[in-house]
Amino acid sequence: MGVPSIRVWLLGSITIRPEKLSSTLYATATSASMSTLTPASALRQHPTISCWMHEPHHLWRRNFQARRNVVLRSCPSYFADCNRTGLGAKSAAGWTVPLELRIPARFVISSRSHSVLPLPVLGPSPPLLAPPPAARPTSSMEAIPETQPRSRKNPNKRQKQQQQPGRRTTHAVRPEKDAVLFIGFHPEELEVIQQQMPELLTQMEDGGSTSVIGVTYDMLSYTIPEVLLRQVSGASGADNSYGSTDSNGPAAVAAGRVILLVGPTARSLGAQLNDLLAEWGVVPALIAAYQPKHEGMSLRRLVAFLRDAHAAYYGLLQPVRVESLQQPPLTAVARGDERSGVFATSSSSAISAADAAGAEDDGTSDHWRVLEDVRVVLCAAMDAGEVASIHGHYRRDAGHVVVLDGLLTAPERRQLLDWLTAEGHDHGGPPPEGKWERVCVDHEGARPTWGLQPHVLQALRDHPPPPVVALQSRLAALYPEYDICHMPADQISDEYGSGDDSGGVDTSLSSFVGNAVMPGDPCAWHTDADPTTVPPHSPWVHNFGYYHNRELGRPLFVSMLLYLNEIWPEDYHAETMFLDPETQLGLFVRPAPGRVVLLEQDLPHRISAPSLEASGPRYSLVWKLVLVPRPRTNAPDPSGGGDCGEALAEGADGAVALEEAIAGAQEGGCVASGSEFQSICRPEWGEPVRIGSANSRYGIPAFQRGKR
Ligand SMILES: O=C(O)CCC(=O)C(=O)O
Ligand SMILES: [Fe+2]
Repeated sequence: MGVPSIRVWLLGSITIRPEKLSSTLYATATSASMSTLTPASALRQHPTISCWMHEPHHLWRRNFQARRNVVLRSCPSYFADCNRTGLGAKSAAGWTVPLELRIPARFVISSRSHSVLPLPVLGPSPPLLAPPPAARPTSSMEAIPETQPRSRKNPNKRQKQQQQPGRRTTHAVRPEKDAVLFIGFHPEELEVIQQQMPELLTQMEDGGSTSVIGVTYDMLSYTIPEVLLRQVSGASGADNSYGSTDSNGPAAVAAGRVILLVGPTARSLGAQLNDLLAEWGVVPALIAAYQPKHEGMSLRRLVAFLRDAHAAYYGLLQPVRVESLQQPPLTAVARGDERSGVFATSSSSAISAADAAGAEDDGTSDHWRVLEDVRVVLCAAMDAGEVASIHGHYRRDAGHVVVLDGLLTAPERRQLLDWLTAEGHDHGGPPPEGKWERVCVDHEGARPTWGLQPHVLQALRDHPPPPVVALQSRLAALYPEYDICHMPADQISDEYGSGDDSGGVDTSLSSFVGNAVMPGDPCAWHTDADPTTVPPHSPWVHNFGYYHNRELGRPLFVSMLLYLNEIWPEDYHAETMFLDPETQLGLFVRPAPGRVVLLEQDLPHRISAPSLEASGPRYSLVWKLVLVPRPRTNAPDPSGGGDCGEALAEGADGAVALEEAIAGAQEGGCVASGSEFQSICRPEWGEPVRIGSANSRYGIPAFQRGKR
């Protein structure tokens, strides 16, 4: 296939920010082996390999077909993109390419496993092919396990929804010949596919009679038989023809990108199709085989249904554990009123209502009372620019930081610090070695700092202690228009599908990170994660595609940072710093006991090491989250909190249309009206403080003649 067989890969991504001085275009290496190479040495070793770059609409596709070698200059250190992990030396280096080159930095793409929709999750019919090896799905259509979706709270609901008949067509026909339907692809992508597919098909037995159909936006209300009928009746031409791309607006792209294989010849393509797409410069997508039971579904519904089944199977949306908050009668909210019945618990490890009644004594407290005392102490926008939107235009963009005081009570913070260390642990010394190890790095080769061990990280997610559930519940109440999910670290790690999983709890990324930074520890600028740099073979990319963080209707990558120390005097330093790369200035947040910082994960930030005055480490716990916009129909009463898992299951009936999610966000008030993007800054908190490039008047001439 012309794809280098070496196992490293480099994902390029293009960011065009005309308003920025530097970050106009950058490529990020996320492979461990690749990141040990400097750009120059990488090119020396692989001089003929060009880089695959993507951006949501492939506006630069023509560029990267040019296959020229690239001159890369070192990236400013804040683009040394690395996930500060709890587990070892996973890191990445990033390099910028000057805008004027507009070069298709085509590096290395290894043939990695691509995810294929596990068909049996779609219904009770027998699997088409054999179940996969136990470990990880592979790219092959053989990888079709007979399992039900995992990580769902209410599997029964899903089954019920699967049995819904869906829309019936009056002229339903069983497809009689093979077809490959590309649904939700951009016209430019379809153009590439149109060039490449016929050649591929002619090499296959019966391939010549396989239709290749680009499904346009206006066809989303059709069923598959209807689409095929149009083909047969010549409505849109002969075999290997496409629907008109004129009407294939960005909305079709936004609905989700799915490749549907109809018939055995088409299905036999499934194993290689995503690798081929990557080679052609088209972002891989979710691949599924057509089954008779899909016959009556509109394509819009089918796409949503398949995406949901795929997300469920790969555990892409893992809801954080929350307690459901029931709005108390107003009188009960008032300070001093009776507190019983204020919230109900939904998990065994959650704080019980009875506990809440004696909140101050036992380290727990009732959520409503706590929420009413939460204060927004900062809501800031920075790192602004213009980015390509999946909706077909360039949009304004900025990264955000929010600081909240009071989201966790002092007893809860204490309880959590004890849980993460040990009761009675001497915080003047290093963290206890039974739970912590020196593993955290901000960039390849850095001296590791203290991080939590894998079993503790796993326990935080799977068996969270009460303060963690409490904090998650209150966060969910603050953002009711979103389902708060753990970042699916396994699926977006560049280890995904590599087959070198060492088993057990070991993952290269994790959904939590614990930090215990000591005086003198190295701390570097980094970003936590970015939806534009997820590996192309990841099921996440197949389902959600590439998009810039904050894209309306797409999951928002957010980190939640909690400071844990009991006391942290001013001269201990160790502030968290946030950078506006364009203006080279920023802001810092001082650690304060129980303070919570929310940040959008693509915003450059770093810890600063504690001063020599600090006797022990500065403890912080970081949640890596994705905030998934709820479709309008699922948005709960904002005052009532919500049950995340329930809402996700609701979405399984295919109603998860992008438009619904956007409408839900706008109706629920989490996106300011007229805003081109979503963010962690809630409109009711007022205008964010604008730092650096986010300030529309930054850089104005200081001397303005005649204005005195
Ligand atoms: O503890 C802090 O100040 C920030 C930690 C951080 O950036 C991380 O763990 O990714
Ligand atoms: Fe970070």
